[in-house]
Amino acid sequence: MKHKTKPVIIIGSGGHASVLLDVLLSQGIEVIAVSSNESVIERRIFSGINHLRGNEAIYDFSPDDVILVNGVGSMPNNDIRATIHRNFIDKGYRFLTVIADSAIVSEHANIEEGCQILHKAVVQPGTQLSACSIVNTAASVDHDCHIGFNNHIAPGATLSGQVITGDNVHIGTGANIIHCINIGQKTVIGAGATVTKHIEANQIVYPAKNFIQTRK
Ligand SMILES: CC(=O)SCCNC(=O)CCNC(=O)[C@H](O)C(C)(C)COP(=O)(O)OP(=O)(O)OC[C@H]1O[C@@H](n2cnc3c(N)ncnc32)[C@H](O)[C@@H]1OP(=O)(O)O
Repeated sequence: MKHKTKPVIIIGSGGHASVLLDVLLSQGIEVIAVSSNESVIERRIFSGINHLRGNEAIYDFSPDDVILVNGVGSMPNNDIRATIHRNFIDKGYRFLTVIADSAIVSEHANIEEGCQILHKAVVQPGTQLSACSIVNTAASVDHDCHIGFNNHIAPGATLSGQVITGDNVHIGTGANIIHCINIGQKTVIGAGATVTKHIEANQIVYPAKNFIQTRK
């Protein structure tokens, strides 16, 4: 499907940026530059795209003429992605919300600026996804969830209905959260963990070891 938007500058040249670029190119969106302190030649997908060496160079473009995509991935204990979002919003720039064509996003979900919903992800009705959050490949966020600012729902994670998360929460790859659970800000749910109780802020939840009982 073709999408219409201002020309894009993508910030970052790592794996997450490459996935976003792939989505943008498949949607016929014009990407005029990638901004990165690193060399971009390691990833073939960036070849032919103008390389800005660092985010200062973005200021040469007026916020009226371009829209940004935050290609910096989000991992526990790393707030670079959130800082980039806030800095550029403060300077009048806007972030594109990126939704892969294969994602299923309810018209009755509220998706804030700069969210990224990648291939095969699902966002159900009544859900609020706050700015700068990622619903990564094949993750699902069910009905009536409220997801805070700069959350990362990693690949294959499942949030059942009415889950509420604070800001800067990371739900690890393949984790499962049952319905009506609250998760405090900056908490990390480890890959593969199953969460059945509310979790306070600033916690790390590790997956449980197998609970084994002899059959009667
Ligand atoms: C497209 C993308 O790639 S997006 C990226 C998605 N990635 C994620 O979601 C990663 C989420 N992070 C995790 O799950 C992490 O392992 C955390 C945050 C739970 C724990 O990290 P740390 O505290 O640094 O734990 P650390 O790596 O030191 O591991 C300690 C031990 O626990 C084990 N362990 C840690 N996390 C897990 C896990 N999720 N499942 C099973 N075992 C685990 C480690 O193997 C290690 O075991 P060992 O002592 O026998 O070697």
